[in-house]
Amino acid sequence: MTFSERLYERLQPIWRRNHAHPFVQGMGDGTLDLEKFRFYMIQDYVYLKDYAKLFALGAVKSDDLAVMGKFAALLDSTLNEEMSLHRAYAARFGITVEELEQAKPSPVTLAYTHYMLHTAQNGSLAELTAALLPCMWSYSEIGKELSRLPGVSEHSYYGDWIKMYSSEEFGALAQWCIGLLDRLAEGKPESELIRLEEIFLNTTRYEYLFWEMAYRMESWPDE
Ligand SMILES: Cc1ncc(C[n+]2csc(CCO)c2C)c(N)n1
Repeated sequence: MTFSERLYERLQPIWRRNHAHPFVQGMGDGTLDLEKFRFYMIQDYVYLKDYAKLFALGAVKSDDLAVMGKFAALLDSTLNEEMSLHRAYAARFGITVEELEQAKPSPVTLAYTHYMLHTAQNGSLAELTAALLPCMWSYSEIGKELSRLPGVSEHSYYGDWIKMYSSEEFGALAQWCIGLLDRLAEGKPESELIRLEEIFLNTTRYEYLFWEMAYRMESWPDE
């Protein structure tokens, strides 16, 4: 069994909870309140800015040219393609570029991104990869699952979001990251695998908390 298969199997109950979250299900059946999605889009923009830095750190932490090149390409596509798609998508919901640029992280966004950045800065390349994988893997799985619902991609608000994350391209990206983690985990002692599993578990939990934060539109107590 590969390390990613072990993670997938052990974390099934948490993955199921992520998929079953009312925010995710609401996108699938089109009933999600637009205000909640607006809140999500803004926080996700803040999240992506920090997430991109993980790719830069991935290139720094790697010695393998092919891996360095892939992280560099991901940094470029996140900053110069995905974030502009995000701005265009946000505009459909009446969110301006200024609103996106000036947004501050909510408590959960801050905790999630700082946990990943802390792990990436202080840990090994394997630890960095374990931290960033649930983001890619769970979105690709959720995208694929939602895209199987009848008529979902025609949904005027959430259809394109689902199409994007269920695309072959995102699936291939998740697969690349899974393969990288499996290669890095190979031959590692059980104590290190347990550490990687813990990091993977924590960012999987943060994915849940991110849906929950968006669903409840949770901000700081004084806002
Ligand atoms: C909270 C949150 N988690 C995961 C993603 C998905 N995602 C973010 S970056 C990336 C890979 C390439 O840019 C993917 C799949 C998201 N948007 N927001």
